[in-house]
Parts: sequence; C-alpha cells; structure tokens
Amino acid sequence: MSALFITATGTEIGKTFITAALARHLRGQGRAVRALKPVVSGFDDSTKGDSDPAVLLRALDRKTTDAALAEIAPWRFVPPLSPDMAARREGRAIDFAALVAHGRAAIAAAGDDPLLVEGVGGAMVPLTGRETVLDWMAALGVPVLLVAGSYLGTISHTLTTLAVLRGAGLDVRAIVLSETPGSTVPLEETRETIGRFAGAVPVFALERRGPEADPAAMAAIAAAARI
Ligand SMILES: Nc1ncnc2c1ncn2[C@@H]1O[C@H](COP(=O)(O)OP(=O)(O)OP(=O)(O)O)[C@@H](O)[C@H]1O
Ligand SMILES: C[C@H](N)[C@H](N)CCCCCC(=O)O
Ligand SMILES: [Mg+2]
Repeated sequence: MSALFITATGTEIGKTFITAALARHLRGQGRAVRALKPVVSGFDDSTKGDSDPAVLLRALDRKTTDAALAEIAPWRFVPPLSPDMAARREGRAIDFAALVAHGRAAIAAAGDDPLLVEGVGGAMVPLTGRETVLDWMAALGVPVLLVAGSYLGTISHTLTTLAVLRGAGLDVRAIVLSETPGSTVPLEETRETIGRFAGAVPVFALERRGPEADPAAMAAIAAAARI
C-alpha cells in the first residue's frame, strides 16, 4: 500500500495545494499517481473548474470532465459548510460506511501506486451526525500528512491536531507549514518551534512563492511521507 491521507489544522490551509504538488512531484518520478477528494463542500457547478477535485485532476494531467470530477469526488455538496451541515441542507447525509468502503477500495485498487486522499477542512470536521474526518482517517488506517498554516496561533493548532491524530493511533509522516498570506510570524522559527514539540515527526516549511511549490521542498516532503 502506498496511500497517504492529507489533513490539516483547518480549512483553506493548503491541503489541495500540497496534494497537487505531491502528485506533480510523484508523476515527475514516473509514478502512476492517483488522487481523491472524496468529500467536498462549496462545490458549485459555476465554479467547478476551480474546485479542489479540478485542481487535483489537473495535477494528474487529466481533463476536468464531469465524469472525472464525480469519480474523484463522489460526495459533492454546494453549501460552503461543514459536510454534515452542507448535506443536511440538500436533504442528504453522508453514509459513513460507504465513504470508508470507497476509500478502502481505492487503496486496494492502487496497490503499490501512490494514492493521495485529501480530507475536508481540518482533522475533526464532522462528516455525519456522529463521525468526523478523524474517524474516517482511523477507519482507513493510512499514514497522514498534516498541513498547517504559519499564522499567529498555528503552533497550538498544529500541536493540538498532532496530539489528536496520535491519540487515534495514526501514523503522522510529516507536518508541512504552508505559508499563510500576510503572516506576522517568522516561518522558519515557527517551523523549528513546532519541530521541538513534534517528537520524531519532521516539520517542513513551504514558502508562498506563487502557483508552483518549491520542487526541492516537495521532494523532501515526499521522501518523509515515504509514499
Ligand atoms: N504554500 C503555498 N503557496 C502558494 N499558494 C498556496 C500555498 N498554500 C496554499 N496556497 C493557496 O491558498 C489557497 C488555499 O489553499 P488550499 O485550497 O490548498 O486549502 P485547503 O486546505 O485545501 O482548503 P479546503 O479545506 O477548502 O480543502 C489556495 O488558493 C492555494 O492555492
Ligand atoms: C467550504 C470549505 N472550503 C471546506 N470545504 C469545508 C470546511 C469545513 C470547516 C468546518 C469547521 O471546522 O468549522
Ligand atoms: Mg482543499
């Protein structure tokens, strides 16, 4: 198995950016990469070309057809809310067992090819009235990449999320600080501080330097993720 679940300390942090960058890096190594964004809210037909699944499809060099979008993002909701709320507003609900079965089937089908699974929002976002993204990760049992921001407050958010992931028995392969626009804190010093409290988990900083992530940083992150 070569699957990796990408979660974060919150929403709009950098999961899609880093998942897409990882996909490009692995493709550049000649790997047959697969990526999924199984649950997406804020998915509107008028903006689907900029949606998370569309970004991931482009990173896989695939066309963003409706069929392809539905394939990598089966649970799509329009309201830009927590998935349980978004589903409720559409008179729907996520079948957690079906979501887990979908993930397990994708993991099996990928075999030794890399499979990147992007979560939704942060690590404890509710998916149903009872289960969260943490339950989903625990049910899949795949290694995790934790994405955090670099804003004032990220140290506690990151260490709290790390503690919760570890408490659920998850294998956190790396933490990536994706630079937050307008951040008032020093990126490298924040990375080093989190590293001092993160135990053996390597912590990387990814500067905000435009649409393409730093290739050397992505190579180091992929190596740490052991995918
Ligand atoms: N290191 C970075 N360099 C450049 N742009 C970045 C970086 N990290 C994030 N971004 C940009 O910031 C925005 C939010 O990032 P992204 O969409 O990856 O967040 P997310 O965690 O996937 O959010 P969601 O919870 O909605 O899935 C996007 O426009 C993304 O391209
Ligand atoms: C709409 C947004 N981009 C994400 N898809 C959903 C984020 C849900 C966050 C819920 C919460 O933690 O309060
Ligand atoms: Mg995303």
